[in-house]
Amino acid sequence: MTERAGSPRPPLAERASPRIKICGLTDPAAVDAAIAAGADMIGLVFFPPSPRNLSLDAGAVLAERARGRAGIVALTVNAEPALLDRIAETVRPTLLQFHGKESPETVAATRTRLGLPVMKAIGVATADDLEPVAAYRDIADHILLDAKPPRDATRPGGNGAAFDWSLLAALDRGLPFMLSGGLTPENVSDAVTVVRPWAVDVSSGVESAPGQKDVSRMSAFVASVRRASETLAAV
Ligand SMILES: O=C(O)c1ccccc1N[C@@H]1O[C@H](COP(=O)(O)O)[C@@H](O)[C@H]1O
Repeated sequence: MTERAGSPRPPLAERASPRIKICGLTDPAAVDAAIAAGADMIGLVFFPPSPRNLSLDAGAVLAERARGRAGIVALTVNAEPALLDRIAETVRPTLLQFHGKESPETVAATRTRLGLPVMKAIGVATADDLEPVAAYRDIADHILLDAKPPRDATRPGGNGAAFDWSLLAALDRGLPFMLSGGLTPENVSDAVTVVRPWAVDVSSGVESAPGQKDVSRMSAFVASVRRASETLAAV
C-alpha cells in the first residue's frame, strides 16, 4: 500500500491487479485461508453490533497470525480515541479503516496521533454522496467507496449491499480507491472491468453465514479478480 490517495493512476497496461482485502475474519483458520487464497489485506472488525466483531485480545491473535503475510486493517465505526489507542497498541494494525461519520479533522488528528495510515469509507447511493471525497482525499491515505447501508441496517457496512457503479464515472480518474459493497465471486470481475479500482474489499460475499468465511468462495473471489485483470491487461 505505497500509493497515496491523489497519486496518478498508472495506465491500465502498467497497472497491477487490484489489491484484495478480505474483511471480517473471525478465526485463525479463516486468516490462513484468506492469505492462502491471495488476499493482500485482512480486515478485523471492532464494532460490537457486527457479527464479525472481535475483542481486542482476539483481534491481536489474528493480527499476529497475519503479520508479515498480509496487511492488517482494523475497522472501527465512530470509535472513541481511547479504543483507537488500545487497538493501535494491542492489535498493531498496518491500516485503520474508519467506517462511520468520522470528520476530516478526526481522520487527520488520529492519523497524526497514532502514526498509522488511515482509510476513510464513504457510503454511496447517489452522485451527491461522492461530494465528501474531496474533503478526505488529501487527508486519508486511502478512500473506500462502499454502498450506503439499507435503511433498517444495524451497521454502516458489511451488509452485502451493492451500489450503482456507474456513479463512479464522475470521479477524478487520478484517484485510486478501494471498492466494496455487495461484491461476490460472481460479480467482482464485472466490478474490476467496469470500475477499475485500485483495490476491492469483500466481507458478506465470501461467507456461508454472517461471520463465517467460506474457503472456496474466498478462493473463487481472488481468482475472479485476477482473471478480470489479466483480461484487461491483454486488451
Ligand atoms: O463487516 C462488517 O460487519 C462491517 C461492520 C461495520 C462497518 C463496515 C463493515 N464491513 C465493511 O463493509 C464493506 C462492505 O461489506 P460487504 O462485502 O458488502 O459485506 C466492506 O468494506 C467491509 O470492510
